[in-house]
Amino acid sequence: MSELFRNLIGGEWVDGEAIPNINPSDTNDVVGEYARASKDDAQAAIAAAKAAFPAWSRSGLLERHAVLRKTADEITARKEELGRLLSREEGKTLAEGIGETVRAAQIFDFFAGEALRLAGEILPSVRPGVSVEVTREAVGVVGIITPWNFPIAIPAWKIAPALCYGNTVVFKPADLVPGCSWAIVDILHRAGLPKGVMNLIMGKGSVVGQAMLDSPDIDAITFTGSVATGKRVAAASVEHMRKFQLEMGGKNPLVVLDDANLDIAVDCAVNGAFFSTGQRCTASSRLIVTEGIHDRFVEAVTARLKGLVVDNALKAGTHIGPVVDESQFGQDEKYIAIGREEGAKLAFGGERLDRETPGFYLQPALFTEATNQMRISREEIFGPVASVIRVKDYEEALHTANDTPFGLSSGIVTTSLKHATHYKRNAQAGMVMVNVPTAGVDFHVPFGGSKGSSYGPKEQGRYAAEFYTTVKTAYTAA
Ligand SMILES: NC(=O)C1=CN([C@@H]2O[C@H](COP(=O)(O)OP(=O)(O)OC[C@H]3O[C@@H](n4cnc5c(N)ncnc54)[C@H](OP(=O)(O)O)[C@@H]3O)[C@@H](O)[C@H]2O)C=CC1
Ligand SMILES: O=C(O)CCC(=O)C(=O)O
Repeated sequence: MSELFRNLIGGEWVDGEAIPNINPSDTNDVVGEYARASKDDAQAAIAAAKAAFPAWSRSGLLERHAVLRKTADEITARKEELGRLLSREEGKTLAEGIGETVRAAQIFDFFAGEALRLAGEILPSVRPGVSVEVTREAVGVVGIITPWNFPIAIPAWKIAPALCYGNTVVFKPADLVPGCSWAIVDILHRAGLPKGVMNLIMGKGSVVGQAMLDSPDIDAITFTGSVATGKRVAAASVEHMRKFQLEMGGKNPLVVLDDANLDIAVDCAVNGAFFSTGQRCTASSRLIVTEGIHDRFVEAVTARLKGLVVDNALKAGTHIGPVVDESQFGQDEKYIAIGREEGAKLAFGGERLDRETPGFYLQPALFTEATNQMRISREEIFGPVASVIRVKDYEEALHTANDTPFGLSSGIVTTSLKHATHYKRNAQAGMVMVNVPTAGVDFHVPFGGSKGSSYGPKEQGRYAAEFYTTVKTAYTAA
């Protein structure tokens, strides 16, 4: 019998119903059997995290630093193996899997450093003889709920700051991709975290995720995933008067102006829209192109797409791996059909592909003649599907880019300093990209959106402290 990867509750590995983790590049390949946690397990994990909080929140900074540092070092040392596991369970290419693993290590490394840089402020009071101290304290038990599309980086950028600032954690990864989450929790556990500080409950959102939302003992929840689930997290958090942070969808525009360098425009569009199989909340799903470059741009993007290899994520030479599962594949196909019905022209792709191994292979789909009012331009598809929207000039491009309920990432390709500067100031998004793809962000600076994409403080970098700590102001009369 194969090894069962178990849940970690109060420092003990706990059994559960064995669920196979299936490789989307080869559905005959079982990555491993993972124990599915129950509602009772979720409650036990929350209780363990609550019991561990007083000691961990007062733990020495060197202890926190050492655990985060060791975790970064082990992830780095095992980057090929973990990157392979990531690609095998999620379907992004091996290069992308290893790249994401390195990013996870960099995040742990960054927060290992932050643990030694915790600081407060001492200010004079307006009252003579009184001084004021402003300090940050851990929030308490942090619930972490993650999606399937970044199986190691998103858990890393939530777990590392949570532990760094002295919180204890109950972590529920997406049911589809438990492998990398199990691996990093195992590393953290062996790195010396006290019992109950880090708890892993793999399982269904509707069971263990819901148990987390319903618990009065979780003090803060950080969530990345769909808008629908994000709204549930928000409603439940308001009910319990707890802190929450949401990272949800995007319908990210990439504007291409007449004066753009065509090669850069094509690189940004193809990378941003189709790499990682388009399964990124930062993906450029709307390519907004001015008239003078439109036809050359469409021709060049189509030519580039023809040369891309869609195949098994682990195979050398693959540019685009499979869609994550049958259900997501169905969603992509549904939107391709909707785009055609709405009158957009499918200029390339959109076909299911057969490969040597049975998997969910989709030829990247490029629509042209799309309008910004079509459903394919307004709703998140979350697959390798992008639409080209033709516009007259920069002003119409900016207006179209901002005409969306979302506001995560917004890009422009231009050689005009005037337009680049104007766009940075006027794009309604949390992240603006000039001559770089809308997707693929640094690990040490704030990440997050505006409008319907995000709620609460930004993630990553030093700004993460806003969510994972609470500020205390103390007055002392001498
Ligand atoms: N912004 C982003 O990065 C992402 C956006 N999406 C969007 O969402 C769509 C659907 O993907 P999906 O994975 O189903 O997204 P979900 O929002 O359902 O999943 C995200 C996380 O929330 C959990 N969850 C689900 N229901 C609940 C609940 N009632 N209470 C607490 N947690 C819950 C999931 O658990 P589990 O999966 O284990 O059931 C998963 O861990 C995609 O097609 C895409 O459009 C998806 C992933 C990432
Ligand atoms: O583009 C990136 O690097 C991050 C994207 C992301 O976090 C997401 O898709 O959920």
